[in-house]
Amino acid sequence: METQIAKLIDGKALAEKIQQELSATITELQPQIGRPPGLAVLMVGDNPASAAYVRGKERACAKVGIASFGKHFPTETTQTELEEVIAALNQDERVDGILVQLPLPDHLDAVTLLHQIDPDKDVDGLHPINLGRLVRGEPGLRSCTPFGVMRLLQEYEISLEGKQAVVVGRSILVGKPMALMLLEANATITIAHKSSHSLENIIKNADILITAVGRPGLITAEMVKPGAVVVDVGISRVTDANGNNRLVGDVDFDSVKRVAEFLTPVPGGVGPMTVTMLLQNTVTSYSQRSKI
Ligand SMILES: NC(=O)c1ccc[n+]([C@@H]2O[C@H](COP(=O)([O-])OP(=O)(O)OC[C@H]3O[C@@H](n4cnc5c(N)ncnc54)[C@H](OP(=O)(O)O)[C@@H]3O)[C@@H](O)[C@H]2O)c1
Ligand SMILES: Nc1nc(=O)c2c([nH]1)NC[C@@H]1CN(c3ccc(C(=O)N[C@@H](CCC(=O)O)C(=O)O)cc3)CN21
Repeated sequence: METQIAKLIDGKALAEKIQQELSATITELQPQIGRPPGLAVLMVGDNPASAAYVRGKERACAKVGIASFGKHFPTETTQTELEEVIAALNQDERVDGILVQLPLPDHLDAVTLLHQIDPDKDVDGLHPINLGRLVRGEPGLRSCTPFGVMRLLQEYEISLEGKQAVVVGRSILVGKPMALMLLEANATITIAHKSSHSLENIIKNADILITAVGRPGLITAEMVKPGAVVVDVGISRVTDANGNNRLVGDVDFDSVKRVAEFLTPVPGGVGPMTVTMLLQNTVTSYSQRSKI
C-alpha cells in the first residue's frame, strides 16, 4: 500500500467561518430591514435521524441570528393541512425560507408539497423553478448539499475545468444537482446509479469522485484513481465492533485516504456545509426579498 495520506477537507472549519460571516451580514442588514431573517423547517413524523438534523438546523439558525418558525407535525397530518401551512408561510413576511424535511411519511406527496413553496423562499432549491434555473445556468437558490460541496472544492482551490467528475447517486436532493453544478464548472460528468454496470470501471478514471448513496464501504481504495479528490456525501449510522453507534460515509476512509489527494471525513465533511448553505440561502433570500 502506498504511504501517501490524503489532505482532509475540513467542512466543519469552513462551516464555522461562513457562519461567522453570515452572522456579521445579519447584524449589518437587520437595522435597515427591521427584522431578522426567518426560516421555517417543517418536519412530519418522528424519524429520529430527521429530528436530529432539524435540531441541528435550528441550533445553527440561533447561532447566526436567524429566527426559526419551524413546526413539528404528527405522522397522521394530512396533505391538505400541510398545504395550508405552506400557503400561510408563503404569505408570512417574517419568513424568508421554507424547508420540508425529507423523507415524509408514505401517505404524503413530497413533490406536490415542494411545488407549493414560493420559489423565492425555496431555500432547499428543490422547487422546479430553481432546479430549472440550475439546468439553464441562471442565478437562483441552489440545493444545499451540492452547493456546499462546490464551496468546499473552491475553498481548497480544487480546479474542475476539464476534469473527469463521477457522481454516484442521482437523487433530486443530491446527485442530479451535484452533477449539474460540476458541469456548470466545466467538468466532464458521469452519473452512476443502481443500474450502472461495473461501478469500478466508471470510477477508475475520476479525477473528482462524489458519492451520495448511503452504503458504507461502497468505495474502496482499489476503485479510486491515485491522486483523486474524493467527496463523501453518504451518511449511515452503524454499530461498530464495540457496540458503539457512529456515522460513516460511503467511502472506506482508512484505505481511500492512502490513495486520494483530498478526502472529506464523515462526520465533519459535507454535513456541516449542508446546514451552512441552508443558512446562506436564507440570508440571500432575506436580502433579496427586502429589496422588493
Ligand atoms: N452530508 C449531507 O449533508 C447529506 C445530505 C443529503 C443526503 N445525505 C446522505 O447521502 C446519501 C444519499 O442521499 P439521497 O437523499 O441522495 O439518497 P437516495 O434518494 O436514496 O439516493 C441514493 C442514490 O444512490 C444510488 N445507489 C444505490 N445503490 C447504489 C449502488 N450500489 N451503486 C451505485 N448507486 C447506487 C441510487 O440509485 P437509483 O437512483 O438507481 O435507485 C440513488 O440514485 C444518504 O446516505 C444520505 O443520508 C447526506
Ligand atoms: N429537505 C431536505 N433537505 C436536506 O438537505 C435534507 C433532508 N431534507 N433530509 C435529510 C438530508 C440529510 N441532511 C443532512 C444535513 C446535515 C447533516 C450533518 O450536519 N451531519 C454532521 C453530523 C451530524 C450528527 O452528528 O448527527 C456531519 O458532520 O456530517 C447530515 C445530513 C440534509 N438532508
